[in-house]
Amino acid sequence: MPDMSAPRQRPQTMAEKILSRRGEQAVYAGDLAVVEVDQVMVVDSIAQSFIERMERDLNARPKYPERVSIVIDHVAPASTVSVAQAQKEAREYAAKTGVQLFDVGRGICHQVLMEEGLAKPGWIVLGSDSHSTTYGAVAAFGSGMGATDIALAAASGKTWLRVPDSVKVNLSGELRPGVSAKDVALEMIRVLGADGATYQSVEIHAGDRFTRGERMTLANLCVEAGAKAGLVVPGGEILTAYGYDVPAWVYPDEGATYVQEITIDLSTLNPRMSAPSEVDNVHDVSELRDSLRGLKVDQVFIGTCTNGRLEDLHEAAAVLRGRRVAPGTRLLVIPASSQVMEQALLDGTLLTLQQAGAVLGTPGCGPCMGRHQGVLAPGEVCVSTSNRNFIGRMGDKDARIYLASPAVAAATAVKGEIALPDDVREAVGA
Ligand SMILES: CC(C)[C@H](C(=O)O)[C@@H](O)C(=O)O
Ligand code: SF4
Repeated sequence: MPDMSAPRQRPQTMAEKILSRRGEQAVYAGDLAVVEVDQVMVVDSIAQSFIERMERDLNARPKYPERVSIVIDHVAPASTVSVAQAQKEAREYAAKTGVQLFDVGRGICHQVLMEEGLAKPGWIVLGSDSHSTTYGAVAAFGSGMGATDIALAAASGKTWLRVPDSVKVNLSGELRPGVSAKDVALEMIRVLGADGATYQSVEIHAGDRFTRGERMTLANLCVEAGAKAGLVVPGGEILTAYGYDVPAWVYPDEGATYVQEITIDLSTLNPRMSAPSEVDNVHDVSELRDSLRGLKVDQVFIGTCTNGRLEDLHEAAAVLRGRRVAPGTRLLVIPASSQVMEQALLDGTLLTLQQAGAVLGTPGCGPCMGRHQGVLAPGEVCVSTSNRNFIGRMGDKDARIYLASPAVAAATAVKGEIALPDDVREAVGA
């Protein structure tokens, strides 16, 4: 029998902190927590089942419509009549219930919620999408759930979950030029392993390094280690500079309990690439470039909730400026949101990319999960800035996907083979 009289005030991890604050009592890893949910997000692909659960199974309306968002992003604009029908139903449901709707072209759910201020430090944000860990970039407990749990949260304003164990990820040293947050994220997944943090909260101690967008890249990839949440501890004035109010209680306590702890020395990191067909199959780009010399890259995709932000497009444009995409290679660039697109239009980035031969697409998920806009044929090779390279992810099961940073993707587009930005600069004698 546990000693129920013992005081339970122990140092807490960030996940324990947030789940305690939004519940009725202090909770620790392993406890069952019933918590208030600050935002519930539903994506187009799941909207039909969500609506069915709400109306048929629960016979309920959203308790707080302003805390529910539907985003039409995964297959946008619609690709088939049945997709169009599902999206029509989602629009009608939003009009009827008053939940917020972000329609075709507004962008990828996670980017949109962040831009709309629908994820804040200390909040609990549930999404019907596995990459909802992304909200951890701003110290929100973001987590993906299925249609049933999402519907229950929308109907009741609450959810219940087992408080996850936490893994502590320490980042030390400084990145060398040309190495990005994506490389850190891929390295983190390699070290943790594809299921190395299953149902755990990955708590990333990054100090005051990294922009909000870079923190999104780090938190986004956490789910590729199986994580329930990915929380980047706010350091220095990083989040306040973006206008967030960071409550003091959100920080993890000294002496909190972690089930694993890893340290990544950023100063030794090279540009990294995940080879087919698991995200944790991570190598140096230079190693893959050398061993795969002559391998034609058919498609390069720059975009997604991992790397489709303005800073990512800037990284790509810096490599592509004044250069051309290699003959026989397609370069698809899809901004993560309408705001990103607008800024990239205004500052000339999209012109640079277009002049280099890029094909620009509607803000949204694009071909990330192989539903439209860039599906791969058998035998084709793609280098993508996304987060998943599983068999069949972007189309045919015999297509191969390599994951990398926007700069490496851009250099690869110029070369038509896996390349580093320096290879491209040398090639034209720049
Ligand atoms: C469609 C959606 C449910 C899915 C997810 O959960 O992640 C998709 O976004 C993905 O990246 O595979
Ligand atoms: S961009 Fe890709 S990973 Fe992100 S939500 Fe869309 S399909 Fe999922």
